Amino acid sequence: MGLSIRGLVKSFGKHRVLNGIDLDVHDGELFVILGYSGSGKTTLLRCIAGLEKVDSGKIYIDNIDVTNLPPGRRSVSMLFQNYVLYPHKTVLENIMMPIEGEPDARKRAIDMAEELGIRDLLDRYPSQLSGGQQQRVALARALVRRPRVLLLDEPLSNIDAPQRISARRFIKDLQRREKITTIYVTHDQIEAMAEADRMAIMMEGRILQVGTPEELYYDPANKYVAAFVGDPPMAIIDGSVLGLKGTIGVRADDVIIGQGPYEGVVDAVEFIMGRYLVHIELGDYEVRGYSNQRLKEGEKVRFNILKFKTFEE
Ligand SMILES: Nc1ncnc2c1ncn2[C@@H]1O[C@H](COP(=O)(O)OP(=O)(O)OP(=O)(O)O)[C@@H](O)[C@H]1O
Repeated sequence: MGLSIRGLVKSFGKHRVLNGIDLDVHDGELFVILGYSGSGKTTLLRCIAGLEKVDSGKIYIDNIDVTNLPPGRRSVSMLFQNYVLYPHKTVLENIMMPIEGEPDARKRAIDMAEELGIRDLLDRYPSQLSGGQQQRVALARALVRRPRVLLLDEPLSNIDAPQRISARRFIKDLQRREKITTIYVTHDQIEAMAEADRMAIMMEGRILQVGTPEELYYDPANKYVAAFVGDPPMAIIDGSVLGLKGTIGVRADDVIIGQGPYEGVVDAVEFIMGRYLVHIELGDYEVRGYSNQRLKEGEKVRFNILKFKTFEE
């Protein structure tokens, strides 16, 4: 049950955008795909929704092969990155659009609005709503058909930073309540980690690792995931600069600055939320660690590394 993807390949002309994607999203799960811009996230969602024809591979929803079904027969709803509400229609009319003409359309739309806490906005027009309210209307419209799978493409991109935390919570709570299998795409890792039951890292049309946010953060499968996950991500260095073997990944939180067996030069210092992130130069590499004091750029500093991860080449 849920969603399964096997060997999905999609090219635009000569440009292969999806390079053989295998993915299993469990029934009722909130699954996040995190990747840089251009990694193919939106294209993957569009393939699942049936808006792009795949070159090869299969897509199954609840064990049914939907690869060649038209969008309307897949029970998938997609909330686009720049979702558009119809400006000349009221909130109620916007929500009703996907079920126009169906039995009880009005009642179903009102029930959905009730569930999303926007019942008192039904007679307003989109221009009379805040960004967060517009997002809820778009979500109501996406859910009013009660799809099996909900696809969210950067759903917070239209929302101002101060409202993001509550909007994030809102989506997670709604998803939990509805237990709807959801794929949520973002390039923002704080958002990804906050929302995900499990998540995948996508790069250049490939899935590099799937796991819980904790697994990806503490145990990245390779140096590419390690160099991407975390803010800042692990510093990836050739261990020999510290007398260690192999390629190693070091998290800033695991570096103690001021004492220890290693020495480097302070390359840069950034004030970040109450402490200083110190970039320590080690020849061609750098490690990063936190300090309570503003160290001087160019000064030598001793440090220790409490733990690190070794990667195969
Ligand atoms: N219809 C199209 N025709 C040609 N190339 C396309 C088309 N749609 C997407 N691409 C290309 O495919 C690649 C992946 O795009 P996609 O939008 O899937 O990435 P993304 O990870 O969602 O990025 P973003 O976060 O910027 O939306 C990009 O290089 C893009 O230019």
